[in-house]
Amino acid sequence: MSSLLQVQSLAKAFGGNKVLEDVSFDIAAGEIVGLLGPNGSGKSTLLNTVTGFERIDRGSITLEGRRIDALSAYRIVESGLGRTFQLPSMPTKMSVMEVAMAAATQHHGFWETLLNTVGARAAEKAARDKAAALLDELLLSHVKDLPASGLSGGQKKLLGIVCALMGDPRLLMLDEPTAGVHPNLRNDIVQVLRRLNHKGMTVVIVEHDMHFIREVCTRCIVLDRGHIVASCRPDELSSNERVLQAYLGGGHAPKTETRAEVEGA
Ligand SMILES: Nc1ncnc2c1ncn2[C@@H]1O[C@H](COP(=O)(O)OP(=O)(O)OP(=O)(O)O)[C@@H](O)[C@H]1O
Repeated sequence: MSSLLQVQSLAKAFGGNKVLEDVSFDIAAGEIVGLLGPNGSGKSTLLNTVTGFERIDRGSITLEGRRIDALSAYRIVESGLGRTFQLPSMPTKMSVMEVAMAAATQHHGFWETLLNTVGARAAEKAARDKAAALLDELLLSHVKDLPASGLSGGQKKLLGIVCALMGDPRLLMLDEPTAGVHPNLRNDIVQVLRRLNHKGMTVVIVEHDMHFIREVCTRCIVLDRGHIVASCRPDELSSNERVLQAYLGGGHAPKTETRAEVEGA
């Protein structure tokens, strides 16, 4: 498999807090990779730097052979990298369909939109058709006309994935897609991600839920205090001393991550 994303010697500090130090890894096209680590190990910061929401201090980030670490978040989306957020908040006045359509990346100019030209109407129809197809694929078509702010936590996460997919990414990065999600919807998210990956989407998932990782991912990258300490299959986590040490030895482990959960993976 060819390399889609390459991160080399990445470093990021906030003031004197060195959050990421010399982080290097590759994501191959077609992979579905879990990014794990105890609370505060730097997972969200890594996701934020790769997607252009934070600037790196050192190192390089390359997507499909092109440096993206100096690009804006918008340009990175244009380059083919979509993301979701840990706590998606939705506007109160917009319907689910409108939120999805607003994430479309093909737009017309101000005057064409104002004058409602043929081109502007065609672009709107294309965005509506694309949003409808994605809402259907991500099991949200039955709520498409409801206010997005009224969705459950899991449905908001699914809508976040729809919005990311509106940009036709080749790489999708998800920040804790199952946190606070009802078990039924969690299983829906498992199925959706498997299906997307089966169709060729490369996915990186920041996640604490080891069972979810085991169900969905083919490989895990484990961060501990800003360093990568393991890159292995989910079933190898429990026998990896550095992973156990990261979760159990550093005093950073969240209460939910017991030895049983790590070993269960
Ligand atoms: N914008 C910021 N400004 C200052 N410090 C930050 C910022 N973002 C993150 N940090 C710090 O970076 C460290 C790593 O945080 P980060 O959120 O990346 O960890 P995480 O592994 O995603 O944690 P969690 O699993 O709890 O979400 C923490 O010490 C945090 O306080």
